[in-house]
Amino acid sequence: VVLEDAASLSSSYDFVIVGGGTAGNVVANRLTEDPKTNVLVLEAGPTDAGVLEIQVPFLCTHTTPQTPWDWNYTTVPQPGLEGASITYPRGHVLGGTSSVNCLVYTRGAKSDYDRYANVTGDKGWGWDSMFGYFKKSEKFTPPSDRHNTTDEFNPAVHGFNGFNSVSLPGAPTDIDGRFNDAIDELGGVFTRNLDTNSGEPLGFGWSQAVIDGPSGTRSSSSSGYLSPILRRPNLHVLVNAQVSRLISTGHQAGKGPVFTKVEYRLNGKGPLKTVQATKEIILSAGSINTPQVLTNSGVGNSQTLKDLNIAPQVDLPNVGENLSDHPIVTLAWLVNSNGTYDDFNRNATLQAEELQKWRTTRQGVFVNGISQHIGFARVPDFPNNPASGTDSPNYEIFVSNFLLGNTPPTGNFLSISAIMLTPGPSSRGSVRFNSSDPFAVPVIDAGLLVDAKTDVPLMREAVKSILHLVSAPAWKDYIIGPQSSSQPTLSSTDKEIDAFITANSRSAYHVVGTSSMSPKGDTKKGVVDPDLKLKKAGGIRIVDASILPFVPAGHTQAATYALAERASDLIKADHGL
Ligand SMILES: Cc1cc2nc3c(=O)[nH]c(=O)nc-3n(C[C@H](O)[C@H](O)[C@H](O)COP(=O)(O)OP(=O)(O)OC[C@H]3O[C@@H](n4cnc5c(N)ncnc54)[C@H](O)[C@@H]3O)c2cc1C
Repeated sequence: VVLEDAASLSSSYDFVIVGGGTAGNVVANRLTEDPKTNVLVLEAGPTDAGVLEIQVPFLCTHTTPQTPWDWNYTTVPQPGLEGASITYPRGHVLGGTSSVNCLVYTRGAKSDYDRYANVTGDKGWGWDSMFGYFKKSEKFTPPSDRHNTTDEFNPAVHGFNGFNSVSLPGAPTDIDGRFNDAIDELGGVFTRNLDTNSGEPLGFGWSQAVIDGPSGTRSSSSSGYLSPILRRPNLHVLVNAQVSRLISTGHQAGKGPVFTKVEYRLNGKGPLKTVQATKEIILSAGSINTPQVLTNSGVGNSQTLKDLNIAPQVDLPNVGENLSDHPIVTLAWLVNSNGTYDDFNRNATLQAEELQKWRTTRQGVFVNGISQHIGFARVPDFPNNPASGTDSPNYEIFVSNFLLGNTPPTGNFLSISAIMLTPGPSSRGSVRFNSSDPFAVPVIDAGLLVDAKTDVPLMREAVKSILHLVSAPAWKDYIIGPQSSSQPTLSSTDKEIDAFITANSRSAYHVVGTSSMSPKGDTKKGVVDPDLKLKKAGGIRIVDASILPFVPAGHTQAATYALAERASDLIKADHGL
């Protein structure tokens, strides 16, 4: 059940999961498959029940920033973005960031996962093993409009019996034909790929999104993994419960301190309460808050902890370091059509009508997410290419049938966004803390576009590809001209393109790396072992996107679902479940 107060909680559970987000709810589901195993999930945010902005795919851009479902973070000034401090949303609601993200479903490349296996020394993180977990987590569903999807995806690379629904676009758009024609007209990196989620993403095809086609709704870890199992008597989920720290209650020879208690507060006020985990604490608070809970618990750089007046328990200097993220930049054109989706973002009457259609038929514009077309490309012969392998792209391009960003009062738009997928080695940020208040706001450095030799040059190639894409004959008579006069054109110099990139790039919010895995026995680098157990301590396992040492070449939720599925198997095996 989902509880709003602590009256019916037990004083102890086998497992206490900190964070009912993307990964946390996967683990909650899998561990409670065994009726003898008791699990408590503590989620800082409110329930997602009945929130239309979360349920309706097209309204995904209305879930953040500055909403009750967002932690509403901001970064420190970003040197790579001309010193801008940028909003940095994270889900603060049941389902976590899977309840507020933009629904795009991408897995990345085989070599991204093989690199995880190589750097951790654990083959289980490689593609051959993770492919099974992608399929296990996934329930591929027919699109809302039930159109024939032959030639739009490859069923052989998908799962049909999992908990996280994935689908193809559920309503046609005016640009579908033009986009496909443009790919065929151009050639080069613009080749067709039947399914960019096969582990071989290079090429262009239909976008897949975490949408349950038949009901036309977002599939989050809450709607997918939790809702169907909320009647299990061995599962308690407490919302509005923010964990301050994990408490060690003993020492085990060769292991260091053993953490068995979780301290939290309800509804943003005291008093602090504690609950015990008899088997393990699973820390799934996400890439920003997992380092915060660790720091509050005395796990981190010992000197930094002392400076914050927190008693050091476990010296792990990499807690909160090595943050890796993807920059994104969007170009837009005014178009000669009134079939774009812009009016649904600016006209309240039209929006209400479309919402009513969604409610009654689960059809129409609102069953679609932000993009119906996606593609991935590599930059040939790029010196010291940071991609994980030759099958791995340097950038992604996705196409939106409306202006992605603030909608002006008039005009119809096509926007095309580029995500630079392979940040250079020095593009690493951090999450740090300047207060011993366990609920203080973290100091976040996203480290975007700071690797001079790599990041802007790769993003420049992505922008050139977008300009090339819109130069295809298929767009003739459709595109009127650039939305902004500062936007580069095919005749712009590299310097002009670079200036546009640094002035306009923002985060794609694919934050990983702040509690990275490293090989067993390596206590200098990394925070967890490949089995996701906290190094030099007992009782804590970390299961969320923060454990990935490199950002995959794709959006991060599919990887997070898959890693949480594997983590659940590792936990079960350890406890004989
Ligand atoms: C705006 C936005 C758009 C995105 N779009 C996409 C996309 O289109 N496709 C894609 O693949 N990825 C996307 N992502 C990224 C993706 O959603 C995340 O990488 C992924 O969901 C992270 O999962 P997680 O389990 O690590 O963390 P989360 O899902 O964030 O879960 C952490 C949970 O822990 C809770 N929590 C935190 N601190 C505490 C505490 N102290 N006590 C109790 N609970 C706590 C949080 O409230 C949250 O519910 C997007 C992200 C954002 C922000």
